[in-house]
Amino acid sequence: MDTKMLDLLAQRYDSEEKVVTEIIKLEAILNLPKGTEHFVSDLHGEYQAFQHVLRNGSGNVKEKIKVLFEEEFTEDEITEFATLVYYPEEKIQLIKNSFNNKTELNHWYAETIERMIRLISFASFKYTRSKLRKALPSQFVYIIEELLYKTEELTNKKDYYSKIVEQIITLGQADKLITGLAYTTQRLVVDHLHVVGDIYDRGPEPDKIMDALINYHSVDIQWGNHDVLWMGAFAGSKVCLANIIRICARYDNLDIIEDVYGINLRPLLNLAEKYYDTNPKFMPKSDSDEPLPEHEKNQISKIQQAIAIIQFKLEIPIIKRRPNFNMSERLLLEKVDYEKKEITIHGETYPLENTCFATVDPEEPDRLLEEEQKVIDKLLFSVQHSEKLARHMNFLMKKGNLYLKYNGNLLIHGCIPLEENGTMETMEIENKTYAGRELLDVFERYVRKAYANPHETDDLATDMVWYLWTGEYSSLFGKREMTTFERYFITDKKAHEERKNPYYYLREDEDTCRQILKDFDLNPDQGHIINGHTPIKERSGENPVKANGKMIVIDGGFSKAYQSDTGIAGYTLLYNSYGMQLVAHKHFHSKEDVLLNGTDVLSVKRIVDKELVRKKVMETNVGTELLQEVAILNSLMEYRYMK
Ligand SMILES: O=P(O)(O)OC[C@H]1O[C@](O)(COP(=O)(O)O)[C@@H](O)[C@@H]1O
Ligand SMILES: [Mn+2]
Repeated sequence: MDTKMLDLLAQRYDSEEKVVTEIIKLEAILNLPKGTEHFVSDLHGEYQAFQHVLRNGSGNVKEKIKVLFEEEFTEDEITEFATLVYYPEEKIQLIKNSFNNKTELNHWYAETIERMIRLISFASFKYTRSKLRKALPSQFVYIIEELLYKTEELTNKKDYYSKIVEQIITLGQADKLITGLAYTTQRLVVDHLHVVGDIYDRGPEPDKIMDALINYHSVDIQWGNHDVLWMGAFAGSKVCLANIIRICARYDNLDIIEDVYGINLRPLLNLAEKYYDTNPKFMPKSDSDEPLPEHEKNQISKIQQAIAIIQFKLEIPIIKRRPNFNMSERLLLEKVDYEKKEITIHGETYPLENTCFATVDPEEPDRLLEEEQKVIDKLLFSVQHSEKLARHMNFLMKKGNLYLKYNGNLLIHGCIPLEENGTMETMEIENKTYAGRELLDVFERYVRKAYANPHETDDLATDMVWYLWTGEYSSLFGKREMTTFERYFITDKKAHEERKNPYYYLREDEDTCRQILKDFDLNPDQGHIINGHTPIKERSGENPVKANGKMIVIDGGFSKAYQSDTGIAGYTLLYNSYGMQLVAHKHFHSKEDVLLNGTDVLSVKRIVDKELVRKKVMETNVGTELLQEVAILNSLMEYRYMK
């Protein structure tokens, strides 16, 4: 290291003791067991279900309670205490209402505080004191530390302890303290969260998920195809924008656009009312208990038609200006025979039903009416000026990537496009050919470029974001074509099929997975590929662990729309110092159900991998960084203080 840098560093570590202390601190951390990583994916706007998984740490909270209180608690008491940790505010209220007098309540407070302190002490076992301190509720740090580090044996200490607790109760602080301790526990059981894509679409509250992630202590995101669709819209892609609005209309989620992100839908509604009738194929899907009033359904169906047609029109010029996308088969509005009301796709002719082509000129099917043009331009303007959306999209850019290498594993939402024979599929972009990791790196560069230039709406970078949503070599889509048009207008199910990339059967094969890990410079003996994107059909016996354990698919199936296919509410993954565990979650009904009935049915655990020796921080990504810091500090020590 050059001496200038060391001189600079010496300003921060201006005494021998400071350097020594830091080295010792880092060495100690390196030798601690690795923190727990938590993997979730395909959240699809299901904020409540996601919150539950976050709060229970995929079963980790209950696991800790079980181990610690095994001898003292019954099953019911374990559940009761776990619920208190998950939803402290609500649970405290319920418990308080169940007591007849203050003495009983105070007794409960004292007992609960003592148990919570024990739990925190247990859950923070593998952390340094300073890390634990950061996780404590700030207003109670001093008090909690006193309680944590008391020595039980000394009788006078015991009195001291009881006195503190008594004071907390008398001063009316018990609720707040217990609540704070519960949140600390949640935070301690998971050190780092990975979201393997698809936060947006289908479910009602993606914005709340984004806010929760922004406030989370440590997180990274691997973009999903639905996330890049939103990023694309914000980055200036009108066709991505048409898609997100169409999907929101389809799932009866237009309030996300209007109320949450403040985008005015009035112009679109006017257009929809003028040109469209109700149409059974465009009725919103809704899973809410209250059925939508008829007139509202009709209105949404018109909006969905209006924006779908804008989408199909906007696709045409992109496909034409990007021959490398190889999508000419998707020039659908040009292929329609408007007189006969039929279409020929891949050599097969189908009749068209439920059509809504009032604004389509058969001579120039890609031409937007002036009104349509105005609508989409206005929408783009308000999308790009939504402060809240900007905050959420910036976070996706800051914490997100197309893929991530982390502690030896490869995290990716969709796939690595493969040929039938297992070699990587190539794509030509600007006269160069890319495959595998290089292709993904190029894709990501374009996403970042598009995002950096939101006023460019038709350049290659912006078109490429849409390609990631729907193109055959997209690592996020992983299918040959997206049959949205066919599903609206053709009855024959054969036309709806979306053929998957060979990756999706080749990933069952260990050698293929090893090859991919190698392509990403990862050790195939130790690494795993972690995927989201395709719901695992547990019901039909599909195994989420594939390729002799090299491949783990954790599509949570949080999305209610898919739970009848999967049979469960999905998987999450935990990776602690002892190895990896896959957790299967049952359907999540509601927070109220958990609170009142203790329904917290998750966790059929399958051990994916078991470390023979407990893994230490030293062997992790963070460890590598710390080791570099230690090396630098050692150089400083020699240069400055050991002459
Ligand atoms: O179920 P919907 O809303 O019709 O959406 C279906 C579309 O969603 C996709 O499955 C992509 O979404 P996923 O990433 O959740 O799979 C497309 O392949 C398909 O065309
Ligand atoms: Mn997906």
